Amino acid sequence: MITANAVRVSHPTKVLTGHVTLPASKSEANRALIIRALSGQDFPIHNLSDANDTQLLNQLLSTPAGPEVSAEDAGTVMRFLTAYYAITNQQLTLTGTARMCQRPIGVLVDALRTLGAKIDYLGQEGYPPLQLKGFDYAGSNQLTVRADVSSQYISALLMIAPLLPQGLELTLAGKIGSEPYIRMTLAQMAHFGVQSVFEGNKITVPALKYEAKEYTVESDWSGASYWYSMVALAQEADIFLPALRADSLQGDSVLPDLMAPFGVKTTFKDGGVHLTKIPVQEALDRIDFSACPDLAQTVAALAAGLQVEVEMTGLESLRIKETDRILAIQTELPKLGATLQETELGVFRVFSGNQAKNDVRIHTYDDHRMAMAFAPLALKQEIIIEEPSVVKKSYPRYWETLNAAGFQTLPVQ
Ligand SMILES: O=C(O)C1=C[C@@H](OP(=O)(O)O)[C@@H](O)[C@H](O)C1
Ligand SMILES: C=C(OP(=O)(O)O)C(=O)O
Repeated sequence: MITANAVRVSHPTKVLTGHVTLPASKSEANRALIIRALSGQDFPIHNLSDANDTQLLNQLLSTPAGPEVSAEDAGTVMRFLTAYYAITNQQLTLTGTARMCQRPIGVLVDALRTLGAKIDYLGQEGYPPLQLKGFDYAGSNQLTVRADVSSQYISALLMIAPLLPQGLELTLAGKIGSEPYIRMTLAQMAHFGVQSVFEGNKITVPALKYEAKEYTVESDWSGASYWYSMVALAQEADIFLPALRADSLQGDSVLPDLMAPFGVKTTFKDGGVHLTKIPVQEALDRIDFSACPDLAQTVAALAAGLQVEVEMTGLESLRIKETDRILAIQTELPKLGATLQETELGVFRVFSGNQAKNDVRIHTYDDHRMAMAFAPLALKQEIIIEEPSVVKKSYPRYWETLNAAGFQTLPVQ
């Protein structure tokens, strides 16, 4: 783990080969952990992620809670625990980092209150910290929630739904964002014996007990995106990423299709993916990130590195993540001679300059994905990444794996 203020990243040969071990998916791991806790039984979860978001949730669920619990900067931990502590009738304060207290949670709190949870806001209405004061079932099994803010509210509600006396009929209102994450939740619930029906905008979850069953977490496709970017930017590349499946539960497994126009060929073989280089397509299609928001920074930085233009939509949820990611990209891309501009409402375009700038120093805004998305540009030019330890949220061994692939990472002030 690099603890320096900043790291100077370069790659002397620009040739990438070898096997790369990815972290396990924190999304899958955190669902398995919540479901195990709700099942009241013990069963092994294999390949549990070493990501801080997962280690934190595991630790919080394996010790008695309270009186104050911090979800730190982990969105899933904050949202899943709000529902978990509510349904298990625990009385405590749930908080997080300063940024977490700016990330909205009102949609989830309103829904839980309708079901019977007693929750107060300790700061600003609609935001953490929360005071959880117990649960008194209100008797209704029908609920409508907005689906266009964060899918994590919906996943949180779905996972507790089988414990409600009559299950839950959840109607999703508005445009459904991050839908693959909702489907991942339902698929994992089904693995543990709770089969739901998702038709149109309505999800019906039966009242049932979760079954104890082993679970193996797949490697993290979001983490794989940085290797796709590196392959696209390298002069030569042949990289193997083990333990990734074509039939993944993760929405970010769209990468093989999404990255082909950027010059990366994916071959599923040997239980993982082999990445090799193909020509970059001249005209790139508009990309909609509403189902895969965590890939947006990777693609924006990559387009700047390849000096291609790309149109990006479905970025709405980026404003309420670890940082305002649209603003962060807009602030950092000009350091590379590129810009991200909103050309019409909700449509963003990366305009790429053709001149490499010297002394590029990327600020990372307490956001792991800013560090991981911009570091691959070291294959084009030396680049300084600030606060490199932010990667611990989802990919603690990121820098180690870069070093193993021939990158040099020198601590700097
Ligand atoms: O449910 C999950 O595991 C996640 C859902 C997504 O968030 P939103 O639903 O807020 O877009 C994603 O960005 C996040 O990294 C993980
Ligand atoms: C948005 C993310 O995480 P979360 O919302 O769970 O904090 C992420 O990992 O990119």
